[in-house]
Parts: sequence; structure tokens; C-alpha cells
Amino acid sequence: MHAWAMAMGNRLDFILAGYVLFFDCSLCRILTIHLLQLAMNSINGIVGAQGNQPLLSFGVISDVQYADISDGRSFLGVPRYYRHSIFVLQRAVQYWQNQQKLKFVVNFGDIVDGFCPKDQSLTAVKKVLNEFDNFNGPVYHMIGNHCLYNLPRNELLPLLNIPSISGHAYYDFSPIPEYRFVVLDGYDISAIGWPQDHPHSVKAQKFLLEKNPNSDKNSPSGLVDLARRFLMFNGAVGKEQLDWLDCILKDATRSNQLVVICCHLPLDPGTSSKESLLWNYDEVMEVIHRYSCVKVCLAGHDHKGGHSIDSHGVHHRVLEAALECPPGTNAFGYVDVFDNRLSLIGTDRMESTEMAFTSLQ
Ligand SMILES: Nc1ccn([C@@H]2O[C@H](COP(=O)(O)O)[C@@H](O)[C@H]2O)c(=O)n1
Ligand SMILES: O=P(O)(O)OC[C@H](O)CO
Repeated sequence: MHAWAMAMGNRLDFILAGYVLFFDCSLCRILTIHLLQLAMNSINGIVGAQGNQPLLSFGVISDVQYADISDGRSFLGVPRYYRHSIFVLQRAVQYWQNQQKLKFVVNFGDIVDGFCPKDQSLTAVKKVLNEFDNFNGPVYHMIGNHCLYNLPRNELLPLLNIPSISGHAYYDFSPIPEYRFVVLDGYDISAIGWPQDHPHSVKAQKFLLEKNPNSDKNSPSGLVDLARRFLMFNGAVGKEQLDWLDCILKDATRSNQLVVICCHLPLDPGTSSKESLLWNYDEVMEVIHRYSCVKVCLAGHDHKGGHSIDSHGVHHRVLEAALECPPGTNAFGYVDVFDNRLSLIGTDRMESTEMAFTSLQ
């Protein structure tokens, strides 16, 4: 059982023991009612003598991959519901609005699918963004490979409201003084999205030639173990971004802030298929592990989702894709943020996950 659930169980045992012992005395009956009220509040997660009120809550969704085309399947045969996925997003926005407490939403990328007819790309992107606009608060986006199959960076970033210097799509924000959110650009070094002759595209093409001998650079055929990530639909975080990340984490440490990292591409082999990992996830994690402020890394891309805790106690949670929800089902949620844990409350196919911070760091 999870440590948090055990603690809650112990607390209830204690409260119920109090009820049995004191029920006969009328003063104690009042005390008992008070204790039971506390217990109910704890169960509902409303208030808590030990700080069960979140510091902050935010909505999450990943891999909508909308397109006005018939249902299909992934390369591995998993059904994909391109038209239905926008209904999942509509229900997500309604759900986030109903919570009445969400400060913002994070979308983990791939809002439109690569199979979207290219003359419809802009319309499809705008259609999805219009749905996000129905949320009454900021939406923080990141780019995924499918976004880049549809539109080049220079068109995409302004539409997604991503603050950008020379086409880069990494940024950070601090919604409350206690927390910093870092959004990484996993397609910084990539063979998709940049003009073919852009230095970052050239570097990525060269990298793929060295690492992947297949003529189809999206094929992992013959690649062994972790090398299966060297596919064209993935990318890397460049040197400049790594240096920026180091500075941000140094600053967060100085400011006593806890950090949540968000990236379309997963950063931990324990939580993702090898074919979905960021090319240089190891370099990024080396920077992250220099600091103890990073508690959670959230990602998309690997549609089945997953959760792991790495050797330094950092949680990695890959979010289940909206695209793969059969009609009528959902995959979105919200995260309650505490000073000692993140609690993901998921719907249907998005599993709820408690992410209690450990002291391994
Ligand atoms: N195990 C795999 C996975 C993918 N591919 C190639 O990637 C392309 C995109 O994959 P999807 O997950 O979006 O279906 C696919 O067309 C394949 O070329 C692969 O070869 N092996
Ligand atoms: O969203 P796609 O089509 O890039 O698929 C990504 C796969 O899940 C990676 O294994």
C-alpha cells in the first residue's frame, strides 16, 4: 500500500478508536462528532489539520492528435480515434472548469495528428486551440512531433503562445512562489520542424545517420535496447537549452522552489518504451540530478502512459493519450500540488497517481 494511504488508514483507526472509547459520555459525543467531521474531510481531501489543502491545482491532457479523418491504428496496431479525440478535449475543458480551482492547464503536445491533410493543418490546429480557449485560465503548451508534421516552428509557436527566442520552445513559469514549472523543448535538435538546412536540423540528420542504419529513420529495426530511441520522431535537448536548464535549477534552488519538469518526450526508461525516449534523456537527467529541487517529470508521447521513480527519487509520469480513448471514454485529469507531493487525479484511462516526494536526494 502507498505510504500516504497507510498514513490515512492509521489516522482513521485512531479516530474510530476514539469514537468507541468516548461514545458514552455526552461531552465526548461532541468531541467525537468533531473528530468524525475531521475524518470525513480527510477522506474527501477537503481540509486537513496537516495541510491537505493543495497549494495549487492544474489540469493536464496529452496527445489529442485530432484530425478530421477516419479511425486508424498505430504502427503497432493500437486503435486511434482521430475525430473523437477533440470530444475528449471538450469534456476535459468542461471538467477543468467544473473543478473551479484550477489555476492553469498544461497540454503535453501533439494537438493535431500527422495524418491530418496538410491543407487542413492550420484549421485543425486553430480548431483544437479554440477548445482550449474555453478554459478560463492560461494554457501552457509544448510542441510534439505531430505538431511539427503539420506546421513549421515559426508558425506553430505564436499560435501556441510559446515565448520564443530564435525558434526555441523552452520556457519556465512560477505560478506560486513555492513552485517552478520548466517546459523543455524535446525537438530542439530534430530532423522535423526546422528548415532542412537549419543547424539544429543538420545536426539531427547527422546524428540519425550515425545512430540508426535503417533507411526509414523511424524504424527501430536492429537497434538494441536503449538505442531503439534513435528514431526520427524523437529529438534532443541542445547544449544551450541544457545550460539554460542548469541556470533555472540553480535559481530555483536559491529561491527554495520545488520544480516540475514538463516535456513531450519521456525522460526515464523506467516509465516509457525505449522507442519513445528523448535521445539525450541521460544528459538531461544528469543536469536534473545535480539538484534536489526537481521532484516530478511529466511527459506525453508514449500513449499507454506510465509511472516510475528513478534512482534519485524523482517521479516520472507519462500521461495516457486522449487519441486512444474509444468513443465515450476519457483521458485527462488535474494535479493537486502540495509541499510534499503531487497528486494526479485522472479520469477513465488516465490513472490517478500519488507522487510523494522522497528524501533520496
Ligand atoms: N515500433 C515501431 C514504431 C514506429 N515505427 C515507425 O514510426 C512511424 C510512426 O509510428 P506510430 O506510432 O505513429 O504509428 C511508423 O509509421 C513506423 O514507420 C516503427 O517502425 N516501429
Ligand atoms: O504519437 P506518435 O505517433 O508519435 O507515437 C509515438 C509512439 O508512442 C512512440 O513509441
